[in-house]
Amino acid sequence: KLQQLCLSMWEDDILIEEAWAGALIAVYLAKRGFKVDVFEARKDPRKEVAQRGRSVNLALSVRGIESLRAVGAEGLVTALGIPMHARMIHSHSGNTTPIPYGKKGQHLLSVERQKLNNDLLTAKLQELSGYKSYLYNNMKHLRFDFSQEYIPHGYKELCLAPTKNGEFAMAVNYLHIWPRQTFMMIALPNQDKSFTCTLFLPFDQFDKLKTKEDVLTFFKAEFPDFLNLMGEEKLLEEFFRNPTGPMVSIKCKPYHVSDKLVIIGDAAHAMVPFYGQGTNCAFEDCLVLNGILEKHNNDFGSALQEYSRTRNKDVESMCDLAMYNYIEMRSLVTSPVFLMKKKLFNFLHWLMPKTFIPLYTMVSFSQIPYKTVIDRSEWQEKYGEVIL
Ligand SMILES: Cc1cnn(-c2ccc(OCc3ccccc3)c(C(=O)O)c2)c1-c1ccc(Cl)c(F)c1
Repeated sequence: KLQQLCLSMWEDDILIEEAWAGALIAVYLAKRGFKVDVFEARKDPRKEVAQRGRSVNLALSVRGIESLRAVGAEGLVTALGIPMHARMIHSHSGNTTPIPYGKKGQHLLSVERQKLNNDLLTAKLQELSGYKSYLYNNMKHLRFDFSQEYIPHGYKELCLAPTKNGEFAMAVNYLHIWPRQTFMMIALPNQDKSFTCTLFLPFDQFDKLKTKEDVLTFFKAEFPDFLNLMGEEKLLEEFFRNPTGPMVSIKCKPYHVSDKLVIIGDAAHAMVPFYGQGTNCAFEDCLVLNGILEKHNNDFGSALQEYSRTRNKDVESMCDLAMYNYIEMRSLVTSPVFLMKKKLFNFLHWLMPKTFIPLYTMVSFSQIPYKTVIDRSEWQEKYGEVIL
């Protein structure tokens, strides 16, 4: 987990091994006047030809957007991102119900990872040297806590292509959700008018979908509207071509080694994707680290110590919340329950905007530290349960 991004202060140079947050922290540190070299183990992503149908996208929310805005990179996001003003809930029978995310301006942005990453890469990329050994050698001498948990669900991405006349196959400015209790599917729009759809299903159920017949029977029963949009042939092609990926939650601490090295973003944490906060949290790591460097006047020794201590509690809270949401979604969520809960919470927020803020709103449309969101939502959830 340490191979994705680490930042080390080497003499007066800053070396960054790239990942999503790596490109962003490079911009932050260059703006602080450091000479920054960005290293990447893989080939330069900007030279890779984007494979059609493999556009992995993410839902940027306020935390990610504000972290980009703070370095003046927010413009590229608004250029690249497609606003999602509401979730669109797809019921079993194929009825769709939009539920707004909140007031005007409170929307998510569907952004294609690779485009965002390429645009963020500002420093030169060099082949990775023996840098990782420095990392492993240092980390193992620390009292370094590490834990990981794989969940029984896997995920598979399916590309829903534009229609024959080149239009989006579904309503565009929505986060499409098909909640089906023990499994669910989502779809986010892309600039090329396709949707990247992600099916979340237990591995033991994926294992049963061996033949074309199995897959068609499953989608006819569970996602008939989606099957009609996708077409049987395209669905089968995508389903058997695209890999089924695992999902893991990873926590570790501390994030730093003296004033020499710190890990941020996906190198320091991984969370299950059931809140759409992984990249938002990684980008917010950059904003938080930059603020602490400012406070400590670039003294990396004291700054990294404070960063490890303060950021870890917020990151671990978000890891826990994402796992909680996975369990909650898996257990009780069908479209009627989802609709009722979301409409009720939107009403309570309208009625008491200062005292009742839905958990999802606090996570996605505020920069309240994640731990504070959890602490505050505990009493709310009880309150909400009382009403429910
Ligand atoms: C990629 C991304 C960005 N945000 N979200 C997200 C997460 C949770 C949400 O609510 C809690 C809830 C949703 C569904 C059922 C019960 C509770 C909402 C919402 O309120 O719209 C939106 C996702 C996402 C990621 C994976 C799945 Cl499976 C999913 F459904 C949505």
